[in-house]
Amino acid sequence: MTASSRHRADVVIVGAGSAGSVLAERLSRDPRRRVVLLEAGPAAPLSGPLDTLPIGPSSSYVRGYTTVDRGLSIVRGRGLGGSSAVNGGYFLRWHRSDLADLVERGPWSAQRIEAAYRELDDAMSVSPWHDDELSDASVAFENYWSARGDVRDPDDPWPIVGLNRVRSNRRGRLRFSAFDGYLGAAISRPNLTVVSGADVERVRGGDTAVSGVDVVVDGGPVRFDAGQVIACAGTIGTGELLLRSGLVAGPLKLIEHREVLVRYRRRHVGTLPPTVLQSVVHTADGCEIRCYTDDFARFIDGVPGSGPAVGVAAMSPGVPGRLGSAGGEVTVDLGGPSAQWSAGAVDDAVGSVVQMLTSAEFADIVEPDSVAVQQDPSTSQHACATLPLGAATDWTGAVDGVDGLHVVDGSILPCAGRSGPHATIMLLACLIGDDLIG
Ligand SMILES: Cc1cc2nc3c(=O)[nH]c(=O)nc-3n(C[C@H](O)[C@H](O)[C@H](O)COP(=O)(O)OP(=O)(O)OC[C@H]3O[C@@H](n4cnc5c(N)ncnc54)[C@H](O)[C@@H]3O)c2cc1C
Repeated sequence: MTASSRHRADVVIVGAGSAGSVLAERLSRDPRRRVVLLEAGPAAPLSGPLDTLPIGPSSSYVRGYTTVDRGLSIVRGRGLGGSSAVNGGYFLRWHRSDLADLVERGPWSAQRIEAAYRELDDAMSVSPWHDDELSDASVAFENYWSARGDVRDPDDPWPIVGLNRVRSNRRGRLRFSAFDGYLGAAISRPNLTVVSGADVERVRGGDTAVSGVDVVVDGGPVRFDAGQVIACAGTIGTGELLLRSGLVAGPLKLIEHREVLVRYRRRHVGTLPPTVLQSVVHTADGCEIRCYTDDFARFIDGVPGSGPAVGVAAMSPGVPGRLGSAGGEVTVDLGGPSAQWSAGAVDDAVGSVVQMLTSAEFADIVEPDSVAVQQDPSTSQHACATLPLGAATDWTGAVDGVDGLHVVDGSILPCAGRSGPHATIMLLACLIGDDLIG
């Protein structure tokens, strides 16, 4: 690809992450459709053990952003597989109740949703963590909560209010990304061109239709003409691109799962657990209690130690924030304490975590008097729902009033969900991909 060159495709997909990998595979099944997939990150797919989160300061597989919250920065995956190649490998479905509105208003029956989640379980190699793989903290956490509430059978794929063993996309203890599950199988198709190191600067077109994209590849400008552009650049990347292109008006509302960390010191440092998170509790008022298996510093290179923690995340309805732009730069505001704080849901869950960490179940793990609640809420790295399905877009992610422009990624989640977003972003990519090729 030479500088200033110009190319044609039927469809241009921006971003080879969780959703873009699915869309590229689906849309290139028909050999007559010329699909170009443009990815800003490196060409070599990332693999490796789940006990390493490749998101430290020197990783070339993430892009960092600062937020308006002083001192709070966020990262997003960058490369083939996008955030699915660097995330925590937690792959829980949304609760059925999170999907009820989608089933009622949207084109997909509960059976189609179930079938698409089942496809993902196979394609993404999803399985629960097994008893003999649990860390000491996860065992204590499960012992504590199973004596106090409902417990989901780990093989049941639908989460419950109560104790949920995490289901994970993995091969043994290795990561299994959307590249592994989808894009890798399609990448050698002659009608699919994947260009890495390709930073899409602008979606071209007038106010009412797109005509392609302007990209920088290897420092030089390249232009792709196409009647259909699908933005799969992730919530932040897509928002940034469409705001810069003048195709949506900012600021956009977003939803984040802000999280309060309850830290403690360990009596003994044990062997490195196989992953960061194996077990969670979902509360009746929409919080997720996360038993992190150890200090994040043990999983992320270049991050200073801050001690192990249990997190309480405000999942549903989540915390409203904003995505905008100022001086050509994207601005991210993850929002502050919200309705779930004023209703007491977060403080109640934090109180129950403090009680748990001082219980008999944790006596061999937690150093006495070391439990401390971190004051400033942290982030789950889940910002989503800037262009919700059925509101800002139609049910194929088509943006109102701009012919040929679709958005399929975390931006279109219709709400925040009681579980993490990964499985459900991929679910929407499967369903919309089927509808687009159907
Ligand atoms: C560190 C971390 C841990 C997480 N852990 C979990 C978890 O365990 N479970 C869970 O449910 N969720 C988790 N998440 C969230 C989840 O992984 C993401 O919400 C999901 O992967 C997002 O998918 P996506 O398709 O919207 O975007 P992404 O997968 O982020 O893909 C976007 C892609 O677009 C590319 N891109 C962006 N802008 C451009 C541009 N202008 N030109 C070209 N390419 C561009 C990016 O490089 C990237 O590859 C985590 C997220 C992070 C960052």
